[in-house]
Amino acid sequence: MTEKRKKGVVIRFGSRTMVVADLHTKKRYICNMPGRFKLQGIRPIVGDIIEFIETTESMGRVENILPRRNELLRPRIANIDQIILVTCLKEPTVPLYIVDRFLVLAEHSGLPTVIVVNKTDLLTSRDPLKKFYHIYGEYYNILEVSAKEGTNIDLLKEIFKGKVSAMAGMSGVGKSSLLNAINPGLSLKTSEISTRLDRGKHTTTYSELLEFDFGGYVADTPGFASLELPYDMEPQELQNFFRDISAHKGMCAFSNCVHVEEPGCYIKELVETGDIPMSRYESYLKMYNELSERKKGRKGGRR
Ligand SMILES: Nc1nc2c(ncn2[C@@H]2O[C@H](COP(=O)(O)OP(=O)(O)OP(=O)(O)O)[C@@H](O)[C@H]2O)c(=O)[nH]1
Ligand SMILES: [Zn+2]
Repeated sequence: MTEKRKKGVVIRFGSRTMVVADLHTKKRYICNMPGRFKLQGIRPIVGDIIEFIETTESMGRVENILPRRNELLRPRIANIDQIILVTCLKEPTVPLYIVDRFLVLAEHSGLPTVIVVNKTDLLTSRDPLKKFYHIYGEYYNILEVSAKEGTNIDLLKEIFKGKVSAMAGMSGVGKSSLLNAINPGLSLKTSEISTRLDRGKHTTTYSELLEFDFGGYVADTPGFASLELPYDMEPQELQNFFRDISAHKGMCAFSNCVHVEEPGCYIKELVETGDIPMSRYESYLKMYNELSERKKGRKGGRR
């Protein structure tokens, strides 16, 4: 027997099979999973790295699922390298509160995040961009682009290259337009595979990884679509997901300060001096209150 194990990444699921791309050759295989995995409750997800054995020219059998480095929920994807948060300062003017909420979720996922400001062609002056850099530039990498005019699309390509990314951002900010600008025809290629795999059966709701011609993958569905704060997030830990607040950990008079109404709060001082932007602090308070209310509601419910 010359069966040799190959390593691949799970690209998408069919009704009973999955499409796996060989890590080295990028060749695609339709893989089956032995029943014993199901019996053990082992279920691979998109992004999983698996070991498989080639059974025919285009088919394979899953032998092993490697441990996940991380796992993103909604959409459920394993082994993501980075989050690309797309936003706009015009058409739509994405509220800063929404940007902050996406950032909290990105921080909670523990993944590196790049902020991409799209539709810069619509701006008549640099003022809104300057304001944006002032708020986020110290703690995040920001790339200003225009899918329409092709501005900095080469730089965006470099960011995606060779990595597994999830895009996030409000509807209409141009996520699909940007993907098509860096890799024309990206979405077309996938529908081809979908029809071949599903053969008219019920379409799955799993997301899928799209492969760039220049190397790398991106999830086809936006991350954090519901914008819901994680179920297990406690009000007092929210500050850990604001880089500009957690950077000053331990500076308040009380070590357990949540920066709301405690005396000797260093964070509130920084807000007053403008070192922490007011919009960021307001977002923090709003989410803090939401988490507190949620907690109260849960306690009440248990009585
Ligand atoms: N002026 C301008 N318009 C753009 C740009 N990028 C995208 N658009 C337009 O913005 C609209 C929304 O773009 P999409 O790419 O569909 O946005 P999306 O983020 O994928 O939206 P959802 O699929 O709803 O999440 C479309 O009409 C695009 O033509 C840009 O750089 N400049
Ligand atoms: Zn404080």
